Formats: sequence, C-alpha cells, structure tokens
Amino acid sequence: MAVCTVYTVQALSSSCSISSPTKTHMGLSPKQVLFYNNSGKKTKSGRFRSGEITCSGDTIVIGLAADSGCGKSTFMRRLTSVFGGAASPPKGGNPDSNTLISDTTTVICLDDYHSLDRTGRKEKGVTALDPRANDFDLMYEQVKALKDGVAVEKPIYNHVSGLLDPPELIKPPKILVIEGLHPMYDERVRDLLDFSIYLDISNEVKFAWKIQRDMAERGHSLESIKASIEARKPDFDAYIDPQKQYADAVIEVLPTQLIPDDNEGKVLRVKLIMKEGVKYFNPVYLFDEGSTVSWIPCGRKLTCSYPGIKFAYGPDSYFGHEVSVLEMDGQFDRLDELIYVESHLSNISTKFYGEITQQMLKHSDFPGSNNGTGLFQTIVGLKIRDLFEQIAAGKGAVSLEASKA
Ligand SMILES: Nc1ncnc2c1ncn2[C@@H]1O[C@H](COP(=O)(O)OP(=O)(O)OP(=O)(O)O)[C@@H](O)[C@H]1O
Ligand SMILES: O=C(CO)[C@H](O)[C@H](O)COP(=O)(O)O
Repeated sequence: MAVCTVYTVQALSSSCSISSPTKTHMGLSPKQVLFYNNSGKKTKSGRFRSGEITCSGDTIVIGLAADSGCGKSTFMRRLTSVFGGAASPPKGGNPDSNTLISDTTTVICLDDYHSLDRTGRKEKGVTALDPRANDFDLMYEQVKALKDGVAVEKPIYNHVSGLLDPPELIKPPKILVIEGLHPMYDERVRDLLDFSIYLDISNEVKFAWKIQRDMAERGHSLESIKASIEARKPDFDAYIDPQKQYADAVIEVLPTQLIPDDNEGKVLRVKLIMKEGVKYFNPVYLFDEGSTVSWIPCGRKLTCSYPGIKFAYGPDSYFGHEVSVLEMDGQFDRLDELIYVESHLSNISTKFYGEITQQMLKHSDFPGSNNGTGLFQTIVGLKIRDLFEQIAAGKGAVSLEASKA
C-alpha cells in the first residue's frame, strides 16, 4: 500500500482511506473530499484537513512523448480501440478540454501543465518546449496522486485561446496515459511511468506531415511551416529528443530506402525499437527470437506494388541498452493480406488469431494504416493491454494473499 500526502488533491477513490484525518498540513485549508466507487459513482462526501491517506493505487501510468503533429492523437485512438470503446472529452466540461476518457483509459495532454500561456511565452521569449514554460512540480504531484488512486483538479491549456482555463476534475482511471512534449523529462514523473513510448519522426517526414496537415487543412503557407519547424528545432533538440533514451519502446519513422533519393515522404521506413529486460514487456520478434532476419514478404500471399515491402528484425544497442528492432519499409496494397505478416510475428500479445489485422482494417482511415506506423502503433497498443493485464493479475494475487493472512 502506498502512503500519500494530500496537497492539491480534491477527491479520493474508494480504495483510499484517511489514516490520520486530524493531522493538518501547514498552510492548507480544509477541503471537500469525495469518495467514488469503482464504477465512478460518488458514494459519500465530507470535509477534512489534509493528512496522510493510504491508497491501493490501481492506476498504471503510460507516457507517450513526441513533438507536436507527430501522430500522438492517432496513436491514442488506436490504443483506446484495443481496449474497446471510444474515448471522448469529459462530459459537460470545457469544450476545449484536451482530455480523452474511455472505460479503461484516461489520456491527459501535458500541454495542460504549461505554466506560461501564449502571451506569457511570447513576452518571455520562450517556446512551449522549454521547461521554463511548464510546471513540472504540479505535473509530478498530480500524476502521483492519480497513480495512488486520488482524483485531482488538473489545469487546462486552451489551444483555441492560448490561455489557461479553470481546472477539470480527473478521477483515477485503470490506465492513465500522459501524452505530450515532456512525459520523460522530469525524473520524478519518469519514475512514475509503468511503460514509456517515444514517437521519433525524422525531420524529413515531420516536414512532409506538417505540410500535409497545416497547409492542406489549416491554410498555413509553406514558408510559415518551415519557419515554425526551424524556430522549434533548438528546443526540440535540447529538451524533447533526449527523452527517447528513457523510452521502453521507440517508433522511429524515416524516409524509405526502397526508392533512391526519395524526398516525397510518402513511403516510410519504420522501426520499432524495444528495450530488453523491461518488466511485463516481451519484445515482438519475427521468425526466430534473437536472430537477425531480413524478409521480403511480397509474392503469392502478399500483393506488393512498387517499391515493395521489406521487413528486418534483430538485436541492437540503443543509448547503451540492449534492444530488439523490428523494421518495415514500404506499404501494404491490401490490408486484409496483413494476416500473412501477422502470422509470422511472435509475442504480439493478441487475444485471437488475426487481431492485429482486424484492428488495422477497423481503422483503415487513420493516417499510417497502410505502413509500419499503423502496424507498430497497433502492436504497442496490444503490448500495453498485456502489461496492464499482467500488473492487474499480480495485484489481484497480492490482495488475495493479504486477505488470507
Ligand atoms: N502515420 C502517419 N502517416 C502519415 N501522416 C501522419 C501519420 N500520423 C500522423 N500523420 C499526420 O500528422 C497529423 C498529426 O497527427 P496527430 O494529430 O495524430 O498528431 P499529434 O502529435 O497528436 O498532433 P498535435 O500535438 O499537434 O495535436 C495528421 O493529421 C496527419 O496529417
Ligand atoms: O508544442 C505544442 C504541443 O501541442 C504546442 O505548440 C504548445 O502546446 C503550444 O500550443 P499553442 O501553439 O496552441 O499555443
């Protein structure tokens, strides 16, 4: 059982009980306490002065780091779908909330911990990527509280107005995903993560995606897109990119090697870099675990038009860590034939034969569904479900033991 002290905490889950309700914390006033049962229904409320609470803390915390416009939302939609059910913003709340809630998962966007609003950043001459524009103390306190099973009042950064809006209540979910620029930047927050992912989009590809979205959908000019990427680059290199060394899984997106001097960024070479030795996470492999494999699946069972498809798999080293790397270059012509590739992959944590193919077909309209980005995001989603189920099973066994004692 974890022991936590209430600071900004507003509500407790039913798994928490106040162990020393009369002990006050300096400078804190009495707060309203709400108790929820496991279905999220309020069961009772009361007032107390801050003190120590013992919590069972069933929430697992996943960190997803990437620059803006690098596919975090798309990944989150795939992850939520693996657990079944759609995610939506908190009901009746701020229409500009960045939070997405489903039965199992709550995804919070770390932009909500910007300590400087748009004007404040402009006045101080800092970007949103700069740690000085973010409140890591509050991020740590609130992620820790949620992990301990305690609800929090989280601020909202409004991307429409560029202002910090009044906070919203976030109750502890089964799986909390913290996505954004800095989930692994602060050591205290990093230590709270049960699993972490970094989306590493190469500059060429990032540029192609930005043009596609910001020019086609948002009416920005090519020059302004180039200028915005250039302006962010020093801070991206200093504060965002280094986080990939801490990630348990990295999805790296590069230009294809199948088309010489390709600069269109449409055909992609995608690597899934998986750290070895991570608890509850067994890396996926192709054909034979630990071997080095190169595979061109095109032929009778997989239709491939130019430039074809190439897979690779093998052991490697990444920032001094032993990793396994699965790579796919090229794109699928027919998603229903993905089952052929799926049947050659192992340790994919599916619940039935063809689950990856089914997920990919279900979301064939999501960006990246015909290439390694969609395939590897789906696989990581399945691995997170597996990790969650293993941790939950472990906790169940511990409480059964405790109830017998
Ligand atoms: N796998 C992909 N293949 C091709 N394009 C992609 C892919 N993933 C994302 N994109 C492009 O990037 C855009 C941004 O994707 P998404 O909204 O998922 O990113 P994000 O990181 O959540 O962005 P932001 O932080 O700005 O909200 C999409 O609209 C699409 O144009
Ligand atoms: O890097 C970002 C993460 O999404 C945004 O640029 C940052 O949050 C600032 O947002 P805005 O440009 O809407 O003021």
